[in-house]
Amino acid sequence: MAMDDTNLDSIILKLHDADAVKFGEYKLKSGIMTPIYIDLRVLVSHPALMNQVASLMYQRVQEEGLQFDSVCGVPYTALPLATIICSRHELPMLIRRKEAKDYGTKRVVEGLIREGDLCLIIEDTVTTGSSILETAEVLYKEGLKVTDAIVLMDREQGGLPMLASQGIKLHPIISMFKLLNVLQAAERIDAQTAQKVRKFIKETNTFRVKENSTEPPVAKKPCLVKLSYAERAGLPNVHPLASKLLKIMEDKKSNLCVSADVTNCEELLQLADSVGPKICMLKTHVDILKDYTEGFSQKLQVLAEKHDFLIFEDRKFADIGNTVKQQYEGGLYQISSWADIVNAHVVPGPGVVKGLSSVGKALGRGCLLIAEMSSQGSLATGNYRQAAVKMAEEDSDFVFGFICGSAFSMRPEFIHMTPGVQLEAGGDVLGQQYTTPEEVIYNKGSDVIIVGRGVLEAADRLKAAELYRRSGWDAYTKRLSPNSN
Ligand SMILES: O=c1ccn([C@@H]2O[C@H](COP(=O)(O)O)[C@@H](O)[C@H]2O)c(=O)[nH]1
Repeated sequence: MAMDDTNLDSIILKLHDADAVKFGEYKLKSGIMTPIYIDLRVLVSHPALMNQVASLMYQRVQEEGLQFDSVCGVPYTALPLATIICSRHELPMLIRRKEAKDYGTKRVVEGLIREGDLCLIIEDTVTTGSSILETAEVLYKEGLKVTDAIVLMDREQGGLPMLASQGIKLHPIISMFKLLNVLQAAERIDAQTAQKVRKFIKETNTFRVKENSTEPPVAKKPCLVKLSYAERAGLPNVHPLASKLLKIMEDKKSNLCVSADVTNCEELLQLADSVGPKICMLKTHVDILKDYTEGFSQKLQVLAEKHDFLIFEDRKFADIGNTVKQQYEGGLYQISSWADIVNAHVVPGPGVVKGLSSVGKALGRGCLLIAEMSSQGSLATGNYRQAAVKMAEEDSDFVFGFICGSAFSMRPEFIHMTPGVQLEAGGDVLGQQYTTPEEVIYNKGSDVIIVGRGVLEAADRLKAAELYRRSGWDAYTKRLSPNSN
C-alpha cells in the first residue's frame, strides 16, 4: 500500500471525525494559546483508525529506508502506536518511563539496551520538538543513539528544524498545512477558520534558522548545544532568568562568571566594578566575608545593574525544605533579597528545591542544581546526574540549569555552568581540578565558565578577566560554526 494522497486525505477526515482535530481556543504545553488542537489520545477508542495510522507510520519507515535496532514511543500517546508497529513487524521495542521507579530495578528505560544501538523514535504530534528531545536525551544517557523520529502530525511550528539542529531528522506524515487544505476542501472548516490557523502557525514558529544561512536544516551528529545563546533566550519554555542571562551573554559576548572568593566587602565591590564589563555573572560566597553588612549587598546590586551582570550566591543548600527556606530568606545574609541565583545539592531530594522555590519563585529568582563537582573523588557520579536532571525538570519554573563538568541535558532551555577552569589544565593541593575554557565550552558543550583564582591571583585582574572572556567566547563561536561537530 503506497502512501498516496487519497489514503492520507481519508485518514485526515477520519481523524477529524474522531475528534482528534479540534478548533477553538486551547493551551499548548508551552503556555501559548492555539486556535487548533491535535488530540491523538482519542485514537485508543478507534482501533481501526489506530491500525491505519500505525500502518502509515511504518510505511514511512520503509520508504525512508531507515535502519535501527529498536523503537521507542514518546510517552504516553505514541506508546500504543509504537507497540502496534513493533508487534506487527516483530521489532524490539523500548519503553521510556516518565517517572523512574524508586524500587526494583529503578530503570528509566525498559527493554534490552545495548550500548551504541540505534533507536527510532515514534511520536504522535510535534510542536516545538521538545518532547522528542526529552526522550532522546533519556535514550542517549542509556548509551543509545537517536538519528530519526517518525511523527504522525507536524504542527509546522519549528519542531523539524529544531530537532535537525540537535542531530535528529524528523519524518512527518501529515503537516498542518496539508491538514487544513484537506479539511477546507471537504468543507469541514470554512476558509476563514483555515486562514486564521495558517496565520497563527506562521506567526508562532518557535525556531529560526540562522539568518543568512543558506544551508537547509540537515541532521548532524547529535550535539547538545548547537543553538546560539540568543536563540535559546527566545525559546518558549525558557526560565525568565535564564533568558535574561543568555541575552546578557550574547550582548556582552561573555560566558564568563568570575568567582569573587575574597574575604572583605570593599575588595569584592572593587573587583565587581573592575571586571563587571567583562562578565555575565558574579559568583559570591557571602559566608567567607569577614565584614558583611546589609549595605554591602545593596552596593553589589547597584554594580550588577551598572555593568549588567547577574549575582550568583554559591550557597550550595543541602538540607530539608523547611531549613533551606529559612537559610535562604533569613539569617544574617537574607540571600533571597539580593542574589538572582542560588544553587542546591540534590542529595536531600526534591524538598530542597521546593523549600527554596517557596521563597525565590515569587521574587523572580532562579536555582541551579549541582549535578557534578570539579573536586577530585567527588561522589556526584553515575545516577546522581540523572537525579539532578529529573529534579530540574520537575521544578523548571525555578530551576534553570546545572553546575556540572559538561552539558548533558538535551533541553536547550537549561544552562550548564562549569567551575574548575583555568587557562592551563591542572589542579590545586586540595583536590580542585582545572580544565581549560576551550575544553569546557567547545568539547564539553557547557555554557558558562566559572573562574576564581585564575582571575583573583593574576597581577592584573581586569586583564585576566578579559583573557578568560575572550577564550570562553572564542570556544563558543567555534562550537557554533557549521563545520564544527
Ligand atoms: O564543583 C564545584 C562547585 C563549585 N566550585 C566553586 O567555584 C569556585 C572555583 O574557584 P577556583 O579558584 O577557580 O578554583 C569556588 O568558589 C568553588 O567553591 C567549584 O570549584 N567546584
